[in-house]
Amino acid sequence: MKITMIGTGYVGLVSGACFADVGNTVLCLDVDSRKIDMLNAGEIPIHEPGLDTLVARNAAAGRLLFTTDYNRAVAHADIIFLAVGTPPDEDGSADLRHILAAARSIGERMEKQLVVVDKSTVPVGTADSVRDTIAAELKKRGKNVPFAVVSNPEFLKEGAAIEDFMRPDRIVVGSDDAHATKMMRQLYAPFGRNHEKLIEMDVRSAELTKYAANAMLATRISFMNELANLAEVLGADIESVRMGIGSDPRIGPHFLYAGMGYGGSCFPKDVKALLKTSRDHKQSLKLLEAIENVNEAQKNILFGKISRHFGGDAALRGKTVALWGLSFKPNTDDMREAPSLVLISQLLAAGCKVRAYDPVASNEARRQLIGSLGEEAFARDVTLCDSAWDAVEDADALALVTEWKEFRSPDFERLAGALRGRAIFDGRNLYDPALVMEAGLTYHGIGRPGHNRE
Ligand SMILES: NC(=O)c1ccc[n+]([C@@H]2O[C@H](COP(=O)([O-])OP(=O)(O)OC[C@H]3O[C@@H](n4cnc5c(N)ncnc54)[C@H](O)[C@@H]3O)[C@@H](O)[C@H]2O)c1
Ligand SMILES: O=c1ccn([C@@H]2O[C@H](COP(=O)(O)OP(=O)(O)O[C@H]3O[C@H](CO)[C@@H](O)[C@H](O)[C@H]3O)[C@@H](O)[C@H]2O)c(=O)[nH]1
Repeated sequence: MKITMIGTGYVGLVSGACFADVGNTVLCLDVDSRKIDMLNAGEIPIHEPGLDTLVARNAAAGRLLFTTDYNRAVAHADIIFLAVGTPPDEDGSADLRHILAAARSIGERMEKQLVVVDKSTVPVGTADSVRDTIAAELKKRGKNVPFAVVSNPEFLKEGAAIEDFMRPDRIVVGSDDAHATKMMRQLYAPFGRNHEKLIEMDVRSAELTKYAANAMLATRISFMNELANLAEVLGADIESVRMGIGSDPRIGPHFLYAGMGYGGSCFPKDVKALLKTSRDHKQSLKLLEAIENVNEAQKNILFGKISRHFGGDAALRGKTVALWGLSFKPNTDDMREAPSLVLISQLLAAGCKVRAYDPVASNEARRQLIGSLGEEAFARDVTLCDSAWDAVEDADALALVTEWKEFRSPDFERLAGALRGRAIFDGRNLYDPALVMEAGLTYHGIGRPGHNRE
């Protein structure tokens, strides 16, 4: 099939490359010419494991193409995917500016029958707005071209995006058009060869399914974070509790990890957007409100522990804290809503210096931190280091923020020698407290008391 992917970010580029890999001809369009220039020069604008080889293979075969030219992109396709960003607006609602701009760009140009597929995460009712927007443009041009708008939300996780796309748990297709549904079934057939994964439903249910999935996952995380804080005062260990409950198949082991609160480009914004939708329809979601509040509080948890360890905020002035990990999760350079940004701003406000190391996110972190702090404060207070050991040089304490593989098994004796304050703050419960303490360090985890009595 001939596919156009509008928006060539984390979702658009991965989806486009995967569709090309099974034999489709995919033209990826973005309004960001820097991204398209990079891709045309064989460079990948984001870090996603395996994406470079996948893109290179399909670009070389002529199945994966990149453009900024909407005329070419609309003329190319039988199916056009919308994979543009839907960032949060000031009131928490999903900002549909990019979606509707893309819909207008299609309506301004389409000459032949098309299926328009919304892959971006959008509030219920957006497919109707996309349909109306395209129809209005066609009307302006005096054209009568048949088209359908389908909802096909994406469930991939960053850092495992290709695997998730190639071997999906499910493919949700919301459609009220038989021709469009048939094309979607054909397009996705290679991704569900062993058993049927496509779940067909109406458009509104598909749009809501995406928010429901993210809200449920966010619920599990906030539940565990809140329980971790209780475990800590009760003298229980949340890691034992996690294993104890996760082995029940009705609960399952995934998404039960206590930590520094969920971040990233999806959970925070999608929870906010669903809450806004519920408020707009006077159907409040009290549970989800609590989930968001718990998450906001959890982002402060590590700073609170660091402050208490050193004797209060005032005692932090002049201290240096090393951070291992900056990205919101491992295997990505994505810094959107990363808990590291909250911790850094709290440490700097208390008069600390920060030395941070991340295997891939340093450039993106530098860009964001300069944006929020300004060049001068960034240069004065933050050092982005070339290695994990460089970061702990001259530091008083270490905060483990992102559970990258290379941080899993450090030499704790060496850390004990390097850290003046001899303390590790483990924001991901990555370490065995006994091993850390054997090396003469104080261990502070999330919901792991007994190991962190000062
Ligand atoms: N990142 C994820 O893991 C993930 C997973 C599932 C769903 N989603 C959803 O998918 C959507 C895209 O997310 P993302 O992380 O890929 O975003 P992104 O910011 O990485 O990419 C979006 C791209 O769209 C481009 N764009 C904006 N307006 C455009 C226009 N009018 N025409 C063409 N291109 C335009 C931007 O330049 C950008 O490159 C969002 O709705 C998000 O919630 C994201
Ligand atoms: O047990 C857990 C699991 C995750 N997290 C945190 O939750 C956030 C999100 O993690 P994850 O879900 O792995 O990453 P995303 O790439 O944001 O993927 C989520 O958001 C995407 C965008 O909507 C969806 O497509 C995916 O299905 C959904 O998992 C991160 O800050 C994690 O550290 C925890 O704190 N504890």
